Amino acid sequence: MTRDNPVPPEILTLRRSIDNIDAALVHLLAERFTCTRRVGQLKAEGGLPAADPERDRQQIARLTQIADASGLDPEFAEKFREFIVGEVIRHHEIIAAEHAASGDGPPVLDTYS
Ligand SMILES: C=C(O[C@@H]1C=C(C(=O)O)C=C[C@H]1O)C(=O)O
Repeated sequence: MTRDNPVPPEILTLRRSIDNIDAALVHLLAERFTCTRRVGQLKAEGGLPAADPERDRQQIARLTQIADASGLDPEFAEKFREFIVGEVIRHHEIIAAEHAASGDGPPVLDTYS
């Protein structure tokens, strides 16, 4: 803003709340990725695929209702979920590759032995 157009005080007040909300979102995402990384490790140990479409369908239905009820655009909510889950799947694929390379993975069915 310029000297002739100072930032209105209410914007400054709102920005303090926005900063708090952004910090909470970062903390929540960090906690969420800690949980999903552990899911990835358990999936790798159990030979389960990274993606779980049925779980995705359940989450989409649940979060669409929550978005509707809370005044958040459901289409935005789904784009946000897809963005996060896409990163989770990327983590899971890395974890699975590292697990396979470590030799600790479940025995690979060798159809030629
Ligand atoms: C975390 C999991 O793996 C994937 C990621 C999900 C998520 O981030 O919510 C949900 C389902 C899976 O596509 C899971 O299967 O629970």
